[in-house]
Amino acid sequence: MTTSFANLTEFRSLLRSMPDCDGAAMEEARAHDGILTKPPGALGRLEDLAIWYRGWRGGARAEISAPQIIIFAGNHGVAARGVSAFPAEVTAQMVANFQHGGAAINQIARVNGASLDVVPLSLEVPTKDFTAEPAMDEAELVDALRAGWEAVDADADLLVVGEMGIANTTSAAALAGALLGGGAEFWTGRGTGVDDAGLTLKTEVVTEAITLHADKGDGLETLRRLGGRELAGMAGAMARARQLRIPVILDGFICCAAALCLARSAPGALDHTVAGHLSSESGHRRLLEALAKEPLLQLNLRLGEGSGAGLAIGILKTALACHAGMATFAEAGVSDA
Ligand SMILES: O=C(O)c1ccc[n+]([C@@H]2O[C@H](COP(=O)([O-])O)[C@@H](O)[C@H]2O)c1
Ligand SMILES: Cc1cc2nc[nH]c2cc1C
Repeated sequence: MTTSFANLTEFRSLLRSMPDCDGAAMEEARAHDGILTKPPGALGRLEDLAIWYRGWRGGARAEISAPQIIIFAGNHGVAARGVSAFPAEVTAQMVANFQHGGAAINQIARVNGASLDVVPLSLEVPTKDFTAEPAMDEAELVDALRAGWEAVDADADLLVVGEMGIANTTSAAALAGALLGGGAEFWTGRGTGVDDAGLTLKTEVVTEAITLHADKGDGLETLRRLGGRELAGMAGAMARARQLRIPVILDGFICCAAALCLARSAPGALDHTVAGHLSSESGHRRLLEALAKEPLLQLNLRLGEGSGAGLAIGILKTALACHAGMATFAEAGVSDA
């Protein structure tokens, strides 16, 4: 199996040759679900999740025992336009906090039995301000995609990708606007909590970015122009997970914008992913609709760092535990319908 790529052409061709889920394994899982001690369908989406997961991991009835969370961090030139409620140095400060165990995601990872890797991406070199020029050159994009690709643990059986990057909701809004249309107002939200004047300024910045970079290429070219290193890292990790047949839980608005770039470069590229939650960032609902993903949780989170997806690990673990561990009607001596 190809384990990496040297340039964007090679990455694009890897995206086009990804494995699909195993239809026979899904059918076997569906049949097993049908004889478990519950009325048919009574476990709702847990049943669909277990069947979908088995389609990616194969036919055995193993549980989820090795979930991995990876947080990618990047800095954005557009932060200098004053689009965030927080200063850019918070990105590196929060990376240190993740490394010392002090962030929300450290607790979410621990409670849900997940490993946590933190991948800071050239924090001392912010991407270019994309209202003036493309955020990254091709080499920078490929380096960040590759960092994501290489961060995935081949032994993981579930992956959460999260991010940290002051100003990255501006990047995500610009990506969504450039790839999906609808205008800056449709996609721009308050991020870390800008006030009304901040929201007006941020919307203007997103308009400038969309005007300069929309309709200039596919999802990956748009990622190069309007993304950031942490978004590219997430995209690279999602692609590697697909190659390894590791199911992925998507996080909030920024994670889904990175996912959108992959989907726009390779149809079906998100088939191995499920939406962990609906963020309270205003554009996230629309972005999930565009991706045709139904979120598992809605807890009014707007934190990022993989938090909503990390919480959803518990739902997937439970779905697989029920699928693997429940008795059948015959085993339990329960009369079926
Ligand atoms: O995941 C989300 O939906 C989400 C929504 C709002 C903010 N964030 C986090 O806040 C940061 C970006 O917010 P901002 O205002 O600096 O663009 C970044 O570190 C994200 O992880 C994340
Ligand atoms: C403190 C803080 C923590 C975060 N975690 C993810 N994004 C963040 C943004 C801020 C500002």
